[in-house]
Amino acid sequence: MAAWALPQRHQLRALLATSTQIRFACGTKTTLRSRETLPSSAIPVLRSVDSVRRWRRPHAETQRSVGLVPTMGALHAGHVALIRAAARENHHVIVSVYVNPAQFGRSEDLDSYPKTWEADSKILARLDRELAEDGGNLGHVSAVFAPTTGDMYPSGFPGQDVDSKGTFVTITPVGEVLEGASRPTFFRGVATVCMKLFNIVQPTKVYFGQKDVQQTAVIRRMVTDLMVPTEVVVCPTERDPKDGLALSSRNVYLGTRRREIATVLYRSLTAAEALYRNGEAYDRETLLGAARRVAEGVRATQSELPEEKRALFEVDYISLADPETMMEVDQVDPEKGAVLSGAIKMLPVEKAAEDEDVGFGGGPAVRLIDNIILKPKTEYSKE
Ligand SMILES: Nc1ncnc2c1ncn2[C@@H]1O[C@H](COP(=O)(O)OP(=O)(O)OP(=O)(O)O)[C@@H](O)[C@H]1O
Ligand SMILES: CC(C)(CO)[C@@H](O)C(=O)[O-]
Ligand code: BAL
Repeated sequence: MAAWALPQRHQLRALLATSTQIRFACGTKTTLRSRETLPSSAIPVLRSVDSVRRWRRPHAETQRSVGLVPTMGALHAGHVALIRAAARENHHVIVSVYVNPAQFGRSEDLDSYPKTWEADSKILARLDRELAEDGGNLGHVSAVFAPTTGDMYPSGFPGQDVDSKGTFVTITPVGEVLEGASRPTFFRGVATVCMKLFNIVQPTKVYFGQKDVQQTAVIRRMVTDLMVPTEVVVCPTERDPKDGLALSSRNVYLGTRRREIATVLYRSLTAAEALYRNGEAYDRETLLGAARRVAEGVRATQSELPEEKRALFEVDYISLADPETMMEVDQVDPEKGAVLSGAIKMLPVEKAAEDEDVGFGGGPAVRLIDNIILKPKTEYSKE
């Protein structure tokens, strides 16, 4: 910034942040504590439930809207799209970054889950500057909430087992099928942590990605049934423009060879979607048959390749379900639509070529999910 130039809004905020210390009155003692901010920005990093409540209070008093974007970090363009949507519609956006152990099964990837705090901080700070400069937004990134498990589970972490005792939110049957069948504690963990986040932040609106479509159905049901005063907003799945792979933090585990084949799920779902869109089929057998044929074709081709070339995978499920309940349907009601979804497990590379990138963490088995919404038929004619 030239000495004579007036500072931009974000520069002013950053200057203030680096020089600001906040006084907290604790009884008769006053402590002086530096406010933690994201590097090169004024965005406060809130580490405790109390600090979020303190941050939230003035926005409630001034009736400013707050949008919450819950994440597990390892941010990518899918998360950024949620934050952009939240900034368009709210005076303040708070992003939570917390890898919630309660939603991981014991044999899942909690320990290796990518943690990229520094890169995430840069993404958020850069995005905030961009949002602040773009006149089309109501808000920008006003705070990041990055708690510890001690903060989120004040009575002690209850454990990851199906029979763990503790305070949980369980949403059934929507949380028992599909992802819930493969990951029996997953939606209990998600619903519980989201309920905690909603109670801490008291957001006007919460933002979730369609990529985790069953998660959105679980959250919507929770908000309805437990009368949570927030609006659930679901944003479209962000995909790699090159081949349509749904962006996901876990894609880093794939490495080069498996990354190429990982699009098989999307291609399978797209084959079924095409039949529905063209009015050729509405029944389960035909739609899922088309999807399974694509997956089986790719699997067969791969299995014929030598070990140092192939990428093997298993199909966990391919489903045609009701968008609200996630219960399987035999026929798509063209006035209502349905959800085509699936999960595959990319198996580890059997024999790596020299210098081959096998993926983050040595390329473990990776479970990928994806879905396509079959919209009510009248909505396609508007496109
Ligand atoms: N490609 C995407 N497009 C839109 N939203 C997404 C996308 N990927 C994730 N999200 C959303 O971002 C939010 C936070 O998700 P999360 O931090 O678990 O990232 P993720 O990429 O889904 O990670 P994982 O690989 O563990 O599933 C969720 O609401 C999720 O649906
Ligand atoms: C919603 C969420 C942040 C809860 O931990 C997680 O399930 C996710 O990232 O989708
Ligand atoms: N986005 C879903 C988080 C999980 O798989 O744990």
